[in-house]
Amino acid sequence: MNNIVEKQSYLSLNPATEEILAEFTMIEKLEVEEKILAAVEAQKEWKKIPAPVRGESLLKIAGLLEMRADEWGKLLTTEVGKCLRDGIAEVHRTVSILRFFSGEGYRMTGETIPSRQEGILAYTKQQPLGTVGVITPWNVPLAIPVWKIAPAIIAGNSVVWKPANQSLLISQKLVSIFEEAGLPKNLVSMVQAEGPLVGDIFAENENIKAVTFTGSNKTGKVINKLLSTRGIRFQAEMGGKNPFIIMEDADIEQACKDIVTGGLLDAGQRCTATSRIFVHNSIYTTFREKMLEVLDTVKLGPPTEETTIIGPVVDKRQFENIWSYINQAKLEGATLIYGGNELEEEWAKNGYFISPKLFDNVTQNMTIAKEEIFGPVLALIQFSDFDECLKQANDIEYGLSSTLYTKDISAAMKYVEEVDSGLVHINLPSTYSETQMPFGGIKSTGIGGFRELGNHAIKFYTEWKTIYVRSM
Ligand SMILES: NC(=O)C1=CN([C@@H]2O[C@H](COP(=O)(O)OP(=O)(O)OC[C@H]3O[C@@H](n4cnc5c(N)ncnc54)[C@H](OP(=O)(O)O)[C@@H]3O)[C@@H](O)[C@H]2O)C=CC1
Ligand SMILES: O=C(O)CCC(=O)C(=O)O
Repeated sequence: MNNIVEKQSYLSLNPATEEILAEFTMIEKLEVEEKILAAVEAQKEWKKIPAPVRGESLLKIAGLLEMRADEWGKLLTTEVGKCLRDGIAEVHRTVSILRFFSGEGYRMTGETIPSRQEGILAYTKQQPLGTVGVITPWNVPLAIPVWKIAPAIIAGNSVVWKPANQSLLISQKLVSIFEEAGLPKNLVSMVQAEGPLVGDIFAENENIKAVTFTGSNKTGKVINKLLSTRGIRFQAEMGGKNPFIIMEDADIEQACKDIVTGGLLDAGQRCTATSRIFVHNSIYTTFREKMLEVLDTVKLGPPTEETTIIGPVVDKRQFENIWSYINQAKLEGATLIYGGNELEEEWAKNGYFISPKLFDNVTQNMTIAKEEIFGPVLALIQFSDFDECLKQANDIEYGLSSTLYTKDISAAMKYVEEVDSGLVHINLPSTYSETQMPFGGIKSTGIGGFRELGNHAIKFYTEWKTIYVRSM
């Protein structure tokens, strides 16, 4: 079923069953502008509250969310098809993000720098930007918005938030918990409106001082161009086509398990998902057999069942898009060695389920090796020379995450130096990330040069002031 029913209306469907969950009416330009004005007003008082005290509100939200992790996890399952276990894990991850950023209120430090003149105090301090536009995707619909909103508000900003249409239920719930925890009304103002409309408004409305975005490359580039006329700060976190390199001395069994974690959880709908698997030719056959064995243990099924590892993809458009990549891979000569065509089980009848696919004989020039698929599709590429492999791994427009499996420290150090990616993993899945560490990509994965998460995140949301004081 298509989600868009008429111009201003959006149907929320359970991707596992096509059951209608809600119908949303989209708001128009005037209402978006009113929400921006309300957020501007809310920020005027909020910025006066000392940052450590602002942090207490985040702690409160974290506590409320933690108590309701199971209920919220279920909603993630129903609305975007995340497996229950992964939905609950995302809620707990969000709690830890909130706790981390609540502490950042105590760490919004400046510097005191010695003056060359007697009697002059020279120091710096960070100040909020004002009102910030936040645009988020559906694939990590709780943690990503929170890792943008929490640093924005701890730094003293207000937020106008445009969530993806596919995750409006969870987004509404997030806004309601902000209010329940006592955040001032309109400090985080959600706009339930079409993406392109919001992009245009953020670009022209002078009250929006910066925009942060996670989503597709295509949309990120459009927004970047729109904002360039006002030249405001823009941070974009976009696609990945993440390489996973397996050296001849690698622990093959661990590598196979971590390919499942990095490439297939959330049905591969992660910008950090493993998608290109480079395997040394001396272990290729052994690896392939093990990988097929491991894939046999990966249960595709209703996301509500505890043993399910892969649930549905988010909607019909995503389903069709992934299938077009699978068909294109076959046409271009890749060999499908795992995953059939149709699912005949009763539970799969109305859902957007795609079984995991493993392609062999993939070459660098094939579409499947170049474009982000955002689905449970893995591509195998053989290599014999590590330098050549690194060259191929880097020969891509994206640069988000990468992984190397080896016990050889020299190979590992060379890879750390030479791989073109913002996140670098050795013997860990490509999706591995911790809240207190910076997150972000290079090349066309990222725009703006800012990092998210960790204490780096605050930098995007603040302006530096340099202050000279003479005592009289
Ligand atoms: N890097 C990542 O984390 C993600 C990557 N993707 C990639 O993108 C593909 C398509 O997914 P899709 O959901 O369309 O991704 P988009 O990038 O189009 O959507 C992400 C967010 O941007 C909004 N948006 C869309 N157009 C504009 C605009 N002109 N100005 C401002 N905001 C806008 C969307 O709103 P609305 O819901 O109204 O369209 C949504 O909130 C996926 O298959 C995947 O490859 C998708 C999601 C996340
Ligand atoms: O969840 C993460 O750690 C990364 C976010 C992600 O996968 C995405 O933006 O698609």
